[in-house]
Amino acid sequence: MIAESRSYASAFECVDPPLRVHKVSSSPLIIYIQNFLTLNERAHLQRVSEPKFRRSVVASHEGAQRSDIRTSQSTDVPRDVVTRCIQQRALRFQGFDVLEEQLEPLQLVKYGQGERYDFHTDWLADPQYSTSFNGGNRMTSFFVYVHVSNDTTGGGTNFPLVAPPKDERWCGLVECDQPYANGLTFRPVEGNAIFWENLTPSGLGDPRTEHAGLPVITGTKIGMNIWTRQAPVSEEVRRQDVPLDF
Ligand SMILES: O=C(O)CCC(=O)C(=O)O
Ligand SMILES: [Fe+2]
Repeated sequence: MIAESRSYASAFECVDPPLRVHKVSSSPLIIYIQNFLTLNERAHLQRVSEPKFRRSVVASHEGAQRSDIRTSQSTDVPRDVVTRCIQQRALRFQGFDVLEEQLEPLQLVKYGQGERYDFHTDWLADPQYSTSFNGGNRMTSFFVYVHVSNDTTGGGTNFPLVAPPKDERWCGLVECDQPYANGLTFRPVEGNAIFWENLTPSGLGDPRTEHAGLPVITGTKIGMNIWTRQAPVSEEVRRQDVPLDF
């Protein structure tokens, strides 16, 4: 077993898949990324996380709590050579000025039938969650579709305050047949990612980035959050690397 994981570790090569990127919105900045994760990376993320999923929590005045607005299961993903590779990709995507230390641990979120994450912003309005210990506020978000079962219906990611793009080439990736007033809904497409900036240039939370993980009607969806803070996150939050283990 040990020998096997060692050979996997030495065989693992961190290579970017050929990303295809499309701008969705300039303000707030939203970019759609096709092929953000390889098949092996998707399998690895699920394998290391499967035994660790727990009911998701949301930030509240009384600390992190379970809530009816977020009924999924989630877990942090330990930092190993594979997750590090994904994190480096997320950093390069943001240019060369963002430091590795600004990344929160990767977070996986799993939704079964009927589960959802109601409207929220990823930037944190309560200052107790954006202290310098936490690296300030969440500057950017990637939401990546890690697994979408063949029978999945529902489970899109909706931005009610953003206008959907018009060209019909988007229709495989976003909902084209919903009322315009409902804003923009991304379809869950495995391997693809949505990237956006949470803060305005002055560093305040941008209310237009409000979004929801719509209820999964049938099937299962697993997503991943990659959150970048404004400044380095304390070691206590980031924790140590772990050896490749599965
Ligand atoms: O499930 C989704 O589509 C979005 C999830 C989300 O916004 C979050 O976990 O912060
Ligand atoms: Fe979110």
